[in-house]
Amino acid sequence: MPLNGEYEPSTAQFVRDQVELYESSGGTQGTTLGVLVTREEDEELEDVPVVILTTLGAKSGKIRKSPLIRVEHDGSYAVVASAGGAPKHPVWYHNAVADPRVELQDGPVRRDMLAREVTGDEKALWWARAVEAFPDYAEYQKNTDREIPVLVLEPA
Ligand SMILES: C[C@H](OP(=O)(O)OC[C@@H](O)[C@@H](O)[C@@H](O)Cn1c2nc(=O)[nH]c(=O)c-2cc2ccc(O)cc21)C(=O)N[C@@H](CCC(=O)N[C@@H](CCC(=O)O)C(=O)O)C(=O)O
Repeated sequence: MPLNGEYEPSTAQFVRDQVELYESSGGTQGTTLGVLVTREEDEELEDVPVVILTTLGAKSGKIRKSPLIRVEHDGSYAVVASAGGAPKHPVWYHNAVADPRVELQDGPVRRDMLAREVTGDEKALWWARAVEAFPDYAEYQKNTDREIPVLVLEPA
């Protein structure tokens, strides 16, 4: 059941813009993040696939949308609350923990999903998949004492 409520765009302009382009193009544009990626000492510009996570604001009840790196395996996804290695968890993480009913748009397909935080071996498995998709996650974790949480999203 899609989430309903009033959409409140992110306070970050680049995030608002990416969500706007992704959605207005039906998931055909704005679906990547151009980054310099280092793999086995090779550094090259990659267009890393991005998904849009929709959560319910834990306080406002408003609809919140966050572009995140696409980490998918067998129809399940992981979203990594890296926030660039910032000392605090991103707010969308708290929203998804408070209410696990989320939506995920992957390209043109939007699905209702349920989010759950993973730990231990399951987290290690998804963390490896995430770092494969976006090696910077490993750097972020090295540069912060905060343990970066991983949520797995499964079809509702
Ligand atoms: C800036 C802040 O955003 P945030 O939820 O902390 O998320 C920060 C970032 O993680 C978020 O911008 C991501 O989209 C950044 N980001 C990634 N962030 C990641 O953490 N991981 C990624 O893999 C990732 C990839 C990515 C790719 C492309 C791109 O453009 C951005 C990407 C924000 O929007 N704050 C709102 C509040 C949002 C909110 O949900 N408020 C709650 C209240 C929260 C509370 O106060 O408890 C509510 O409405 O109830 C505000 O300041 O008004």
